Amino acid sequence: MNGNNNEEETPGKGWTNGALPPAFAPHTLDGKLQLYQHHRRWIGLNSSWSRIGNDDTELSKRTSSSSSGISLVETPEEQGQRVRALIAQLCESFYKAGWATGTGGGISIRVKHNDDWRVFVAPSGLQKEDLIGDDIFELDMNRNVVQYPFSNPTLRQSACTPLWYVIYRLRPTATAVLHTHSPNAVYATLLDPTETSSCLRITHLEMLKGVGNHAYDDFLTIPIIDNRPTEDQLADQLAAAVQQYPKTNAVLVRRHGLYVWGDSWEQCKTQAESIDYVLAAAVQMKQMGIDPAVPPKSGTYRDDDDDDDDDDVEPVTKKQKTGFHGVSAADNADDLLANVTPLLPRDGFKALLLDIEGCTSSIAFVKEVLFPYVRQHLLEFLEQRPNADWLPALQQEVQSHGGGDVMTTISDCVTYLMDRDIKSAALKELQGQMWQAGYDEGELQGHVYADMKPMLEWMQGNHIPVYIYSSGSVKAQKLLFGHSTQGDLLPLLAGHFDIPSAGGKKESTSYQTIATQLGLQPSEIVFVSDAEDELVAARQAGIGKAVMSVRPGNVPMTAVGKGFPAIYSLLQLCGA
Ligand SMILES: CSCCC(=O)C(=O)COP(=O)(O)O
Ligand SMILES: [Zn+2]
Repeated sequence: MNGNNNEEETPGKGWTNGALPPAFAPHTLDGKLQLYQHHRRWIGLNSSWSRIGNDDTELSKRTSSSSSGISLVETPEEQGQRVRALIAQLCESFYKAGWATGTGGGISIRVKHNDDWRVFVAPSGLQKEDLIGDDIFELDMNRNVVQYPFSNPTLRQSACTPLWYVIYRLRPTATAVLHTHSPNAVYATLLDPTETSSCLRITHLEMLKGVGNHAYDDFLTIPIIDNRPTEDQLADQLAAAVQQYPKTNAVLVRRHGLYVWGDSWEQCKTQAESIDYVLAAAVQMKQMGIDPAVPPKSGTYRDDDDDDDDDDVEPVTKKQKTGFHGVSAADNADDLLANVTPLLPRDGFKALLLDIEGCTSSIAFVKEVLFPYVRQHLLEFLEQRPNADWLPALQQEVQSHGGGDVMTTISDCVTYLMDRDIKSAALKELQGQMWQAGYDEGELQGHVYADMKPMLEWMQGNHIPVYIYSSGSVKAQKLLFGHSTQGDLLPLLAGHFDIPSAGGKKESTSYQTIATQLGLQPSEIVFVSDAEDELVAARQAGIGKAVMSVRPGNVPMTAVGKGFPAIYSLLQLCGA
C-alpha cells in the first residue's frame, strides 16, 4: 500500500475489507487492530470475508493477520468488538436492501464463550442503518446482560430478542438469526387470500439451491405464523413452527416479515437473500397465473432427453429415459474399479436396506401407474362408498396449504394436493385405500425389477435380512410387494420402514434409528438408493456401504452420486 497514492488512501477505492492503507490502519500502539467506531466499515481482518462451506469463518477465527502481515491473536474483547461492528455493518446493508427500514428488522449473532455463548443484539427503535458497534448489547444464554451498549446504557434490547433466543435454543447449531421486513416476504404471506395457510411451498427455482440442502426441483416449505401486536408475542408461535417443521431454517410472519437463521452469519445472509429472491419470484409467478408450488409441465433439467418432440405437451413425469442415468452405453468398468461393490454376506454385512423407487421398482411405476390410478379411479371409488366422509379432512389440508376459498368436492381437494405433491395424511389414507382396492381387484400389480426376487431368495438362503425404507407408507409398501409382478414377495422381506417409523430419508439420524431398531451397528448395514441426498445422509450416519442404484429412467447423477459404488442389478450384491 502506497501512502502517496491518493486513490488508495480514499476509502472504497483500490482496496477492500481489511486491506487498509497505513493512514487508515486501525492499529493500536500495542500492535492490535482497533476495529471500532469510524473503522466499523473495515472490520474484515483478511482481504475478504471467509465464505460459507468451511468451518473457518471470520468469526470462528481467534488468530488473524492484518493486511500488513502482522499476526494477531484475538482476545474475547476484540472478538466482541468485531461482532458488534459486524452487526452494525450488516444492519446497514439490510436497510439498503429494504429489509430493515423504519427501524424494524435486524440481526443477532452469537459466538462461543468458554462453555456458553455470548449473544449480541441490537437496540430497539434506532435507525438500523446508523448503528455503530457501541450500540450493541452483549448477553449470555440466560439473557442476562453482560455488557450494555457503551454508547448509551439506557437503550432497550431489540423487541426481537425473545425470538433470537427461541432459535438459539431450538437450533443448537444456529449462530446468526436475521429478521427482515422485506416487502417480498410480506406479499408472499398474502398469496393465500384466506390468510389461513400455515406454510408456503415453492419449487423449481434455481435460487432454491441457496436455501439449506434444496435442489432446484425440491419443494421449499416455509411455515407461516400470524402476526401479533408486539414482536415478543410471536415467540410461542415461532417455537411451535420451528418444532413442527424440523427441517426449516426460516419462518414467515404474516403481513410482517421473515425470520431466517444459519450456522454462520454468512450462511444466514445467503439463505435470507435466496429466500427473499424466491419469495419475490413466487409473488410475480402468481400474478402471471403460475402456481409456484406446482412443478412445471416441462423444462426441468430432470427432463433432459432431447429425442422427444412433444416436450411442450407431455408432462415430465411421463418421460421414460432410455439409458442408465442418461448414459446410453452402460459401461461400468470404471465404476467397478473405483468403487468396490459390497457383497453380502461375504464382506461381513448383516442386513440390506433398500429404497423402492429407482431401486427395487421403476420410478415410472409410481409416477405413471400408481398416482394416475388415484386420479383416474377417484370418482368411481367414491361412488361405491357414498358414506365415507373424506371431505372435511381433505379440506383442512388444502386450507392449511394455501388453498384459498374452501373447495367443495373431494376431487378438487385431491387434485390440489396431488398437483403440489403435498404430504397430506388425509390424502395418503385415501390413496392407500384406493390402491388396496386396485391391488385386490387385480387392476394394479407392483412393479419390481427382474433381479429382485432372485436377490431376495439369495439373501434369505444366506441369512441376510432385507428391509425396505421408503417415504411411501409401510401400508403402501406391503401392497406393492405383496402384489408384485413377481408374486407375493412379503415372505422374503424382513421388515419395512417409512417416515413415521424412521424419519426422513435425507436425515442421517433416520439411518441410526433404523440400525437401533434392528439391533445392529450402522456399519453392519448396506443401503441402496438412487437418491444422492439419501446416500449422503446414510454415509454420514456410518452406514457400512451406501450404494447407488442405477436403473433406466433414474435421474442423472452428479459428481456426488458418482462417488458411491454403483450397481446396475441387485444381484451384484450377492456374494459368492
Ligand atoms: C417498525 S418496527 C416494529 C417492531 C418490529 O417489527 C421489529 O422488527 C423490531 O424492531 P426493534 O427496533 O425492536 O429491533
Ligand atoms: Zn419485525
